[in-house]
Amino acid sequence: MPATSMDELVSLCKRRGFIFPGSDIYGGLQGTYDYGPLGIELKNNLKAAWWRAMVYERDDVEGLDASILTHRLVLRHSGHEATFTDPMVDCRNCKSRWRADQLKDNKCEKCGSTDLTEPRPFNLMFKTTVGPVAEEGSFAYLRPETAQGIFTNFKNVVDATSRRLPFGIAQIGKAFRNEITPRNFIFRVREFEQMELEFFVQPGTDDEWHSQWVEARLQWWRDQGLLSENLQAYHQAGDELAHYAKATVDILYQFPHGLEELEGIANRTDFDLGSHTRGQADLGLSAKVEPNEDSTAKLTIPHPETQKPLVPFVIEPSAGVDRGVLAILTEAFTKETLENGSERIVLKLKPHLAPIKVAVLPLARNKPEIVEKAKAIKALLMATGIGRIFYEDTGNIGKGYRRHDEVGTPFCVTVDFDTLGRGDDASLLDTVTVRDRDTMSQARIHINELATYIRERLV
Ligand SMILES: Nc1ncnc2c1ncn2[C@@H]1O[C@H](COP(=O)(O)OP(=O)(O)OP(=O)(O)O)[C@@H](O)[C@H]1O
Repeated sequence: MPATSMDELVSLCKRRGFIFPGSDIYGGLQGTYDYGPLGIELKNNLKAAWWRAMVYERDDVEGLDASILTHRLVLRHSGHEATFTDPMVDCRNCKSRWRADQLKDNKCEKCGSTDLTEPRPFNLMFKTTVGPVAEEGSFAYLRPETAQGIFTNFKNVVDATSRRLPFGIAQIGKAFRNEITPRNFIFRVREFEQMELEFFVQPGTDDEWHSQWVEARLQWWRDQGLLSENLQAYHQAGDELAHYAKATVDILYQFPHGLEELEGIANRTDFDLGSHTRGQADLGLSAKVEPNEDSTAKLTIPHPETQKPLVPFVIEPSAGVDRGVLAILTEAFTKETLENGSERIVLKLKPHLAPIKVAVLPLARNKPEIVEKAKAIKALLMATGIGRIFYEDTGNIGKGYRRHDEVGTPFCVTVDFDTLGRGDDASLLDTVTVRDRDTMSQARIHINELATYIRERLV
């Protein structure tokens, strides 16, 4: 059974070094979290799986890494300056501030008062000063989403790669939003990462591509270990849609705090490229866009049939890395009662996501031959390139197993006297014990077969 309480996850994450509160030793900075030694591995593995599925396994997607600091005009013409807001209310009683659409029963969550101000729009973008002189006009925004960097590089990528429709540009990176009320651990934070794809298509084929991407993204999340019964595709109703979207499907996940958005997949028509292009009037745009006298680039591509310049439609699957990490931890967290009545906590992560792939444990840390052999086995497994191999020489095998269960290490390899040919059974020379995280079963494997044995089971 997955985790049902956020507290259990928060506690495991801190105890074992996955995730810590940001600026912790100075009292914390609300809405920020730091990824620790194991959290960074899990997060990197999740991002690598996304990149593999989006870029390497396809022939129609290119990658990009645009800058976080963004020119004001980009976010003016994207519409963010005017409309990237949440409705904010103040509690007149205790002076706290809330996001109006998240308040249950229109009551202050802190003091219970219903004496609240009228909601007013609060822009979520962070500004920062660029250069040595702080004056009006010398500021830039920290991007609130990675997508705009893709749109502003559309012409660069097309010119550099000669891509034709349909094709996509993928990007993983940080985004910043000054959320009014960050909450629920890493679910809603002020600094987070997104994995976004902008997939450009010929108008008329957009509905079909939209459905295909919804299916592909749901399947990808299942491939990361999320169960179908905890995932839901929610089709936004007409009055919920953003003004630029023709259709949006949210992938919801059953987080410990409720069924909430993990990823959004929107059909954004030609709104984005249409907003950023020069020469809007001649391009037959279907979206209603604000005039743009600032852009220097014509963001078109030849129509696949007529070859006339066309502003393509875009389908955008946009996923949160941090929400992905939280969903995966929720799903993997398992509490088991063993036959002897003791409790075992095990993170049943898919092996490709596990922060540590194999732990190598010498039975005794004060026996040089065993230590040497264990280190050689670590080196042998490292050479296969399967990821992080952890040399664990605390000397207590039982405790080592428990620790690795809790952090999701799929295999523990124990090196003992039998490995050296010094046990009762001489035929065990050069064999090790491989313990499986989920079944706790143990197999005796020859060192020559170890890398293959583990690699076959790490998929
Ligand atoms: N404050 C945040 N903290 C963590 N992840 C976020 C945050 N805001 C957005 N994301 C992630 O980025 C993805 C795409 O962003 P999008 O703008 O569609 O979110 P959103 O619809 O504004 O989210 P919400 O309605 O929950 O505020 C979301 O599905 C989510 O996974």
